[in-house]
Amino acid sequence: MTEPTTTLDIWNPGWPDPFRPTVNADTDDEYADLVEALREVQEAVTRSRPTPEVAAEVATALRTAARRLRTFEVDEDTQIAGKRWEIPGKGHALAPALHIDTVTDTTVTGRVTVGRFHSGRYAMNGGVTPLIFDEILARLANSAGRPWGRTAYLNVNYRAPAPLHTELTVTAELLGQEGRKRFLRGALHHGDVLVADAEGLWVELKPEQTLNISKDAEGSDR
Ligand SMILES: CCCCC/C=C\C/C=C\C/C=C\C/C=C\CCCC(=O)SCCNC(=O)CCNC(=O)[C@H](O)C(C)(C)COP(=O)(O)OP(=O)(O)OC[C@H]1O[C@@H](n2cnc3c(N)ncnc32)[C@H](O)[C@@H]1OP(=O)(O)O
Repeated sequence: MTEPTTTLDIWNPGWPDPFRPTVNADTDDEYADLVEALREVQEAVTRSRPTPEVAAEVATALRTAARRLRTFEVDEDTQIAGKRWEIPGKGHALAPALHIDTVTDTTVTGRVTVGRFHSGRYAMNGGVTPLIFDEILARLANSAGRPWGRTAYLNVNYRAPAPLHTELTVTAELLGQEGRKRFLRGALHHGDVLVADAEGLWVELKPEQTLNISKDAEGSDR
């Protein structure tokens, strides 16, 4: 097996601030472009109804790409996907590309636009809304020097269908802290229309939980 040509020290046990760049963009811009291409494939596959011949041809091409990438496989602490905090979607093709606009110690605002890949039929799929809230609320919960915490609950209310191909605004607020508990609220708007809101609890990890954070699910990606 070919070793990866680049080793990225982006998994910091002290936890980086999730609104600050953690990776040298010089070495990783091509990876960001790869993920962007994967998003284009996801959208194109979703939107298409190819002939059997074309479906088979594209499946072969995609499997060839997967085989090529597998020769560069690294462990989860070393992977780039999901850790490119500074780029929308964090370098992870499933997550909707969230653009962060403003950040304070207790608030965040951002924008997100989803396409048909994330559609539940002419509107955003109900499973995607929590992905968006989890991303923005978790990042806020774990920023501004706060020790790392995990989501204990995330309650989402769906107030109106969220349109596709339309910019939505996302806001997040840290409501307060009680000991290890951090209470947060999020809202998703289309213009003046409240599309969804959420309340979540993040619980600060105990030292032994922090030590095991990247290892306690060992083997779960297999
Ligand atoms: C699909 C797209 C993905 C895109 C992104 C992809 C990749 C990202 C990749 C990399 C990201 C990079 C870095 C991120 C790294 C790590 C972040 C990981 C964070 C997560 O990915 S997170 C995932 C979902 N999350 C969990 O996997 C949590 C499972 N769970 C637990 O780990 C425990 O459950 C825990 C720790 C939450 C609490 O456990 P514990 O033992 O420490 O807490 P304890 O019992 O002491 O409770 C203390 C006080 O919290 C209250 N409390 C607790 N739970 C409550 C509840 N549910 N409701 C109401 N109150 C609750 C108690 O009542 C008590 O309150 P009081 O003190 O007042 O009595």
